[in-house]
Amino acid sequence: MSVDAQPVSELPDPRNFGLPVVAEDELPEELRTLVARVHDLVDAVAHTEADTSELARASAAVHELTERLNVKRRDVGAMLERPRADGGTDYQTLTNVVSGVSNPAAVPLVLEETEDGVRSEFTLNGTYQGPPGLVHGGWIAALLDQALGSASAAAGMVGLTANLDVNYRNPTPLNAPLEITARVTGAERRKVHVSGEIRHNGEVTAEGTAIMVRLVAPS
Ligand SMILES: CCCCCCCCCC(=O)SCCNC(=O)CCNC(=O)[C@H](O)C(C)(C)COP(=O)(O)OP(=O)(O)OC[C@H]1O[C@@H](n2cnc3c(N)ncnc32)[C@H](O)[C@@H]1OP(=O)(O)O
Repeated sequence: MSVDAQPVSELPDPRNFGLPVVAEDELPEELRTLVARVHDLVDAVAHTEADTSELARASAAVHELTERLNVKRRDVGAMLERPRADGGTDYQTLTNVVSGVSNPAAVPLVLEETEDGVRSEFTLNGTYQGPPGLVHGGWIAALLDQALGSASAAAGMVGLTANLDVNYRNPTPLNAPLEITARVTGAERRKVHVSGEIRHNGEVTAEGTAIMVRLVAPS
């Protein structure tokens, strides 16, 4: 197995791909608070049994808020730029549906680098339901995809998923602590092989492998 990786500190700059970049310290705390509150709002809407007049009032208030917020919108594809502990720079898609800090639909999955890859602990509320009381299989695949892609990026190889293979070993519960781990297992030319798992109480509920194909910045 050969590994042909870029040093993490030399990850491709999104500006070279024509993407807008937002520095982490430019992201207002008020936006983070709004995102967290709307995340809870989605769960509340999904499960509310409030009476019809309450529903009508809430609907009007949300409609008004949506119009106010839409007055000024960010471009699609905006990337969040944050400094890394090793002196390099990390980039994340701001509105990534799994981990984006400005996306109320995101878990959000906050992955930390480990000795051999990435890891996160998280809990999914009822918004992510598939079968009763369980996490939707598509979201399980999305979580693994994100962790596998991040493991590749953390190893200095930012890429797109070319192939993702998921095995659902046990039901993944909602509203319960979960752990996700992922790592690079090999690399050749632009292909990066990655594997990862989701666990509940130490038991694997789902595992995935993927081939990421490294991005090459336009010259
Ligand atoms: C900011 C950092 C954060 C990172 C986290 C991100 C996590 C989220 C990850 C995603 O959700 S990515 C979104 C879902 N994926 C896509 O939308 C990708 C769509 N597919 C493509 O854009 C292209 O097919 C792709 C870039 C993957 C490959 O096209 P290329 O033209 O650049 O590559 P090429 O066809 O030259 O193949 C390069 C190598 O990859 C191999 N390859 C390509 N597609 C493959 C495939 N499907 N399965 C296996 N191998 C594949 C191909 O055989 C070859 O291997 P060799 O070097 O051994 O010859």
